[in-house]
Amino acid sequence: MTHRLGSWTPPDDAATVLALRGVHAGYPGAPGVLDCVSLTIGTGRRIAILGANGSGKTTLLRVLSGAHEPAEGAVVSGGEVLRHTRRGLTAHRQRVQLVMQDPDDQLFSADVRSDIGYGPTNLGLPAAEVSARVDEALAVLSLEALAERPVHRLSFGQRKRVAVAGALAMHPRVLLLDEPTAGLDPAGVEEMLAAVAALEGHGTTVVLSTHDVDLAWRWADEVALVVDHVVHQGEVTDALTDGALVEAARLRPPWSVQVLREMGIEPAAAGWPRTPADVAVALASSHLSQDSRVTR
Ligand SMILES: Nc1ncnc2c1ncn2[C@@H]1O[C@H](COP(=O)(O)OP(=O)(O)OP(=O)(O)O)[C@@H](O)[C@H]1O
Repeated sequence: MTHRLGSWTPPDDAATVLALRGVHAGYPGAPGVLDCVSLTIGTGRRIAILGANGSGKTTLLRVLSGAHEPAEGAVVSGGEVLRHTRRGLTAHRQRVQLVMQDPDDQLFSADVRSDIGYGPTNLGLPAAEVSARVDEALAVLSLEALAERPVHRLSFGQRKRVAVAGALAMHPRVLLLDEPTAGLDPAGVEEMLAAVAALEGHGTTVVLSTHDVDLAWRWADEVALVVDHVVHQGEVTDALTDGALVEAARLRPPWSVQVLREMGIEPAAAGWPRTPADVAVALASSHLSQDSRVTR
């Protein structure tokens, strides 16, 4: 099942870049991970997939990418139902790329440059085009200095950036990132978000999964919460301020929402502050209005 939260309405077909319709998916021994799930990804919308460990986030991303064929239901890509044939999947992977949580599931070439160029080379693109795409991906992910390094001699965070660069070099319409910030230090998280913003500048729609509600709060337009085999899709402000739903998802409200509520301020009335600076402004203006009531 899919529940729409608040006033969220799905985009129309022309604005939908990728969608799931009535998807049932699971595994032998865990058949009902996703139960009649629909999800609509609007072009250019930032969507964060949130849920507890084992709730089905990776399964959802794998279904969207074509890597996991649902038992029932459809993946709709560019207005057409995906066929899980060799031809259908090859076409789909040119539009939709999945970057897995563990970069070691994805990287296998000898060095960074050849790993990033692997996908475009497999597409049969001319060598000059492959080289241009690799250079662009190296620049977007700030990996130029590591281009000739063996992949196995990189740190975890660097390997994660190489995995994203490889997906970027495919010039996808949609990039699916499974826990892109997990295991990164704070500066690494900021670099990853800057790279994501650069991808969006190239017209790529980004969907990411995370446990980090504060990251989702400040980054996402929409949230898809996976709870008890069901997806709840809505604007991030509706989804992450719904206490019962957030608790059912085994999450907690974003830090800024908790602080404002502790101070007796409703986030909506404060303009939905997303960053520490926004929260500071909201608190300061609340103090000012209290002071003016006292002095009157
Ligand atoms: N290959 C598999 N075979 C059998 N069961 C699986 C397989 N992969 C996942 N599962 C089960 O499917 C369910 C959903 O797993 P999934 O990896 O999609 O969750 P998740 O939300 O991404 O978890 P996490 O936050 O821990 O990464 C879990 O109960 C898991 O045990």
